[in-house]
Amino acid sequence: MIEKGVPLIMKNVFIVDTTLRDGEQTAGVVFANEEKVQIAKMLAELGVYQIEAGIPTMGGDEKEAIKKICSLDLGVSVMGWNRAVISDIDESLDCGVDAVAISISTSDIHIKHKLKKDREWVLQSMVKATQYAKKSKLYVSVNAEDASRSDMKFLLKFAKEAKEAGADRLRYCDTVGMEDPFSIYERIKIIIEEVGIDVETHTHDDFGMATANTLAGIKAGAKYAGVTVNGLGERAGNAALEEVIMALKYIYKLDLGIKTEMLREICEYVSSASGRPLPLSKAIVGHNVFTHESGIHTDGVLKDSNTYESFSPEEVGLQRQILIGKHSGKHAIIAKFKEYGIELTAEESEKMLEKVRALSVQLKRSLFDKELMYLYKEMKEEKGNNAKS
Ligand SMILES: CC(=O)SCCNC(=O)CCNC(=O)[C@H](O)C(C)(C)COP(=O)(O)OP(=O)(O)OC[C@H]1O[C@@H](n2cnc3c(N)ncnc32)[C@H](O)[C@@H]1OP(=O)(O)O
Ligand SMILES: O=C(O)CCC(=O)C(=O)O
Repeated sequence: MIEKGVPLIMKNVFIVDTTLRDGEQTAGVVFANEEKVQIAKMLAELGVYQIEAGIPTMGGDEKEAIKKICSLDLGVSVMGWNRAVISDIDESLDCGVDAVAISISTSDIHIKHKLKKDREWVLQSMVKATQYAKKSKLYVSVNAEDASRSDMKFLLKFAKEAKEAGADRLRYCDTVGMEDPFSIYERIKIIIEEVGIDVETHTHDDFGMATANTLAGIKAGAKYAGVTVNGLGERAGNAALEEVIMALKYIYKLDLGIKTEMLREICEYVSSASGRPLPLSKAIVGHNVFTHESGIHTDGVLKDSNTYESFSPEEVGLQRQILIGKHSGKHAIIAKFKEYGIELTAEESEKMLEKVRALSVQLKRSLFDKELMYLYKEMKEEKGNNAKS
């Protein structure tokens, strides 16, 4: 049997949250400055290691919000995002950040068709910007944009030169979400083994694998996980903060000491600030994630919640709910009526189940408390009438 658990290599993982940068890059999403500040406060309280607060070179409100976040001294590292351009870094310095992301594309697709430059120019721009930022005593993440579609030999050269220029880590960007867990594991492993630089995963969800790819990158030795609240971000979004934190805790047995009981609250706040509703079945924080209706599941959960839950709802700020509907069984019905102070006999629970099923099918949904009580009264009346006749 394959043992699950934390490999030695994964002793420490740091959460880098980029809700305020990549999250806000979701087409159509804008946070008000006060919302940016509030999200930063919540992330700091939650216990992330670093907040990528935005893009200082945009100036205006963006810069004001970043400055404000830095001035609050939230006890968390605050990073500004930059192109490999000296004037961008000056804007970051002006905000008072302690860390910068210096981003430049490493794939030939981007170098040729977007930047319209060559590989040599990419290396020189990255080295120049990194050395400049290091002279100002900033923590530097060198970001290889489109790393996943980059020629591996060039990516290794890029990572080596970044390290020599003083970079503290390399952000491995799966910019258009083209990795799978096996490929990202291999590539990050090679970078760490051959260059010996700390790596951050930054994955996109274009094929629905952002969280899985983040976990695979971490398993390969990446120390930093780039995430966003609710998986907000460009196109299909990024790896979701809440998913990565809870998967690390329960699948890899790696507890980062995060205040997970805040997760639902922060996810709700970001959902409302971004105007992107939280799906009912959103992994970890969706309203329905701890809601059970099926008879066998509900019976199991009532006996021991571990049977059908990976962790307790309170741990992420949710509550368990038992719905009564078409798929319910007798145990759930008996338990539900106990909540109303009514003890059903075995025969009554059988009768109620029939009625519940019929009404659920008619209404095409589960039933409200009031409807259950109505059915109960109806059953009692029928029983009384039968006794009389
Ligand atoms: C994959 C990502 O998420 S990267 C982050 C993307 N985020 C954003 O773009 C949001 C914020 N962006 C902005 O406010 C603006 O795009 C700015 C301020 C960064 C730049 O604005 P503008 O000067 O108007 O340029 P514009 O956005 O139209 O074009 C980008 C320019 O930057 C260049 N560029 C793009 N990436 C990089 C990079 N990493 N390093 C250096 N130059 C870059 C492009 O080649 C282009 O240069 P050109 O003018 O010589 O053709
Ligand atoms: O983080 C970076 O620098 C690159 C931008 C990005 O979000 C990405 O490549 O996916």
